[in-house]
Amino acid sequence: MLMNKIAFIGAGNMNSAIITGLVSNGFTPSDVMVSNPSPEKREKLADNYNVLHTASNIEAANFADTIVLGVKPYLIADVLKEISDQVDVENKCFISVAAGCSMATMEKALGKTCALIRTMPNTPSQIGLGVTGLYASDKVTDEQKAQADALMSSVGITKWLDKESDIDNIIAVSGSAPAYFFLFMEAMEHKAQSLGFTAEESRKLVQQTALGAAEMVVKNADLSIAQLRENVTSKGGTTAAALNTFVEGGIDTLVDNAMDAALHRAKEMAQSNV
Ligand SMILES: NC(=O)C1=CN([C@@H]2O[C@H](COP(=O)(O)OP(=O)(O)OC[C@H]3O[C@@H](n4cnc5c(N)ncnc54)[C@H](O)[C@@H]3O)[C@@H](O)[C@H]2O)C=CC1
Ligand SMILES: O=C(O)[C@@H]1CCC=N1
Repeated sequence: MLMNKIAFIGAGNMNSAIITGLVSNGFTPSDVMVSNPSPEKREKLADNYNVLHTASNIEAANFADTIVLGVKPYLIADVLKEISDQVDVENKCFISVAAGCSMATMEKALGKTCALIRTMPNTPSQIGLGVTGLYASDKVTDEQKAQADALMSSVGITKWLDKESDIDNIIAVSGSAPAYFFLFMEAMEHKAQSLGFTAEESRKLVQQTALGAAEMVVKNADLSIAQLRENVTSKGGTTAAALNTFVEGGIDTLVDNAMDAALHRAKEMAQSNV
């Protein structure tokens, strides 16, 4: 891999998912430092993956060439101000994973023109099946772009975006989307239990069905998803009865509205994080 040293600011869900994927994929753990104010989560990462850890964002930022910002969006500006005061930020590349915190807000907080990349990963990065959208500022060099791509490619697939606003679109399409599937699977799990399956059986039946369906989409690239659906659906049969219920319940509109809500919320957050 092209990268030298990487700092992860914040040891929460998203950064932990990326660290897990990165180290599992062979990246040298002693080249990774994670900072978090409270010790529990960073100690767990250190115990599990042998990465370095610290309570100090400054120590982590000074350690690395690439700094991944994985704190809540409203904290990004504070963290950047803190780092900017004590670190040679013009020689670093910052990669934010935050939803709803614009490049302009980050630049203002740094007070200098720095190499900034906004990304939108998702939690399946933890098992190497992530999707990450990336958008780079003008200051980012081709080498830094290649490094960011190598980082996020080590945990899944990447998609470079031409416009910053596409980051909001990709939040709706993939960043938030694992939760849409989890919600659907939860509803199925509950129903399976009400039909008499144990909790364990229900989970197993639902997870294997979801896995099988996703794998069929992946393995049948020549077939549309609609075709795969039709292949399950015998005319007048059980699947048709179930699907009609979804259609009558307005599933298309519901999904459309849900994804618009994610998009709208990302824009709203960006306004409040100015
Ligand atoms: N969870 C997800 O599926 C995704 C999250 N994101 C983005 O990732 C970012 C983090 O989200 P999560 O990991 O879900 O949140 P989280 O709450 O799990 O993690 C945030 C971590 O930052 C730490 N922290 C708080 N203040 C800090 C400071 N001043 N310096 C260093 N660390 C500090 C917290 O202790 C916590 O461990 C957010 O900006 C979110 O928009 C992006 C894509 C997907
Ligand atoms: O819910 C959120 O705001 C973050 C961004 C995408 C997934 N989780």
